[in-house]
Amino acid sequence: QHPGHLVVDVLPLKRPTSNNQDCEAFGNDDGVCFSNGFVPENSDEVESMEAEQLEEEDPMLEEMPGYNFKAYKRADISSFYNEPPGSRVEATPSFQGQAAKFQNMSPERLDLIWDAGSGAANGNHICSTGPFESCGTSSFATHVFYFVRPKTMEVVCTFQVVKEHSTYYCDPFVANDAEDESAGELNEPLRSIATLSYAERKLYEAAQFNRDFAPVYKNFTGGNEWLGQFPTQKPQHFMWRADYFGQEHHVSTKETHFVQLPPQDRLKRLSIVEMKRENSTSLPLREWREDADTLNLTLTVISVAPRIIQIDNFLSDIEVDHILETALKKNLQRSTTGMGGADAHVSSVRTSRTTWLSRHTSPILDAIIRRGADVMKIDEALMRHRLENENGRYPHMPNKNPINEDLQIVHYDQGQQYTAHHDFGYPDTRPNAPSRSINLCMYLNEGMEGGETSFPRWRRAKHGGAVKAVPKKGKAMIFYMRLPDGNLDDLSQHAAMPVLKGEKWFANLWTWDPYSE
Ligand SMILES: O=C(O)CCC(=O)C(=O)O
Ligand SMILES: [Fe+2]
Repeated sequence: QHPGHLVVDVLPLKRPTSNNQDCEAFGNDDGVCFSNGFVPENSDEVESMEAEQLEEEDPMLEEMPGYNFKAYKRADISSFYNEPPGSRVEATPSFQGQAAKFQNMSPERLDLIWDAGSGAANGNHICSTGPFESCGTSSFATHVFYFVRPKTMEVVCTFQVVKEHSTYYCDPFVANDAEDESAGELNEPLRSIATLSYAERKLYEAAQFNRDFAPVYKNFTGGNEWLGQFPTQKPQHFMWRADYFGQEHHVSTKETHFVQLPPQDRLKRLSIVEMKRENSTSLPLREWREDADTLNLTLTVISVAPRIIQIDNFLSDIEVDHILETALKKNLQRSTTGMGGADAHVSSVRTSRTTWLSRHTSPILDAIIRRGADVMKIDEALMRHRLENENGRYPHMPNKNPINEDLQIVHYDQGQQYTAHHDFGYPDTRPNAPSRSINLCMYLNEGMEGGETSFPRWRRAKHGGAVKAVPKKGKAMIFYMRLPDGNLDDLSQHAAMPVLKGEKWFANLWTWDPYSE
C-alpha cells in the first residue's frame, strides 16, 4: 500500500490511435499526419494497421506490483540478436561514465558544485536546483560534488559518486544511513520536519516516495537506474520499437527531397498559416523537388538499449547546403552545455560553435521539420505553434508551443568534441513535468577523420563491436532519451568524438514530452 496523498495528475491523453480520416477531418492531407500520443477530440477509433501497430505495447513493459505502474524491464541480450534467451553473454562496457542526479530534499535553492580537486569554494558550478527538485550531470565514480547555498557557498551536503548509483539525496531532516551509498553527507545539524509548511511537506514526502521507489524499480527491471520523478506517465509521443539489431521500419512521407534550389524570392520566412498550409492544395515548391509523390525512408535499429535508429538519405544535398548557408549567415556562437538560460555553461566539455534555425526560416526548413515529424510519427502541428482554431485538436496540451526546439546547428573544428553527456534535464516536481525525450539529429557533412557520435554504454553481447554513428551527409539518427515507461535512459549517454582532421557539421532536433514550455 502506498501513500494516497500523491496526486497522480496524469494528462488524460488517450494512447495513439490513428487513421487517415483524422487527417482529412482536420484539413490535413499533406503527409503522414497522425501517429502521436494525442488524439483529436472527435476522432472515431478506426481499425487500421497503423492503429494496431501503435496500440501494441512494448513487451518489456510489465506491471510493478503495488505501484500501478508498468516498468520497462531489461531484455535478455540474446533477443537483441534475435536469438533464444541465454545464447549470448552481455559485454561489460569499458566506459565508466554514468548519470549523476542530485535530489535536493530541502526547502531552499541549492547549487551543485563539482570538486575538480580544489575544494567546494573553487569547484565548478554545475547547476542550480529549487526546493525538492533535482539537477545533475554526467559523471564518474569517485567524483565529489557539493550542494551549497548560492552566494554564501556554505556546504549543505557532500556527495561521492559510487559506481551503479545514479541518484544522490541531500536530506536535512533524516540522519544518514551509513549503509546507503546514495545518501549525501549532511554538513550541518539535522532540521526538524515541523519547520516545513504543509505544501513543503507534501513535496518532501513526494521526494521520499521517489527515493524509496528507485531501488524497487532497479531491482524489478533488472538493473535500470531510476532517474525519473515517480509517479510519472509513459512518453506521450510515439516511440519506434527497437527489439533487435537491424530491425527496420519504413516511412513514406509526402515531404519529398529538394533537388534544386528554388530562387531566393521563393525562400522567404513563413508565417504559421503558411506552415499550416491551410490554403494549399498541392505540395509547396514541388517543381524544385524530386519528381515523385512520396519519399520512402528506411529506419534501421542500430542499438536497442539505448534505442537508436539510423536513417540514410534523410536530407538531400541541396537541403544540407541550404541549412549550412543559412547557418553561416548567422553568427555561430561558442556552444554551451546545460538547458540554456541560467544553466547554460561554456565549458571544455563542449568546444564547438552553435546556432539555431527555426522552422519558420524557409520553406525548405519547414519541409525538413515536417519530414522529421513524419519519421518520428508525430503530428507536424505539434512541431509548430498552433492556431486558436486548432485548439480542439489537442485539448489537453497546456500550451500551443511546439514540442520541439529549433534546429540546433553545430560546427566542430579540428580538435573539437563534446565529451560523454546526456541530452536530457531532470523534470521538476510537477506531476508529469516535461523533459527532452527524442533527438532527431543529422549529419551535414562527411569525410572528416573522427567526429563519430559514440554511445559507449550500449548493451550488446561480447565481441559486439562499438556502436558509433559515422557522419555521412544527409544521414539522420533518432535516439530516445526516455524509456517506454517514462524513465530517463541513463544509457543514452553519448559523445561527439574529437574531429581529428577536417571539420564537422551536425544538427540536433530535440523534442520534449509531453509538451514544451
Ligand atoms: O556531434 C555529435 O555527434 C553529437 C552532438 C551532441 O551530442 C549534442 O550536440 O548534444
Ligand atoms: Fe548530445
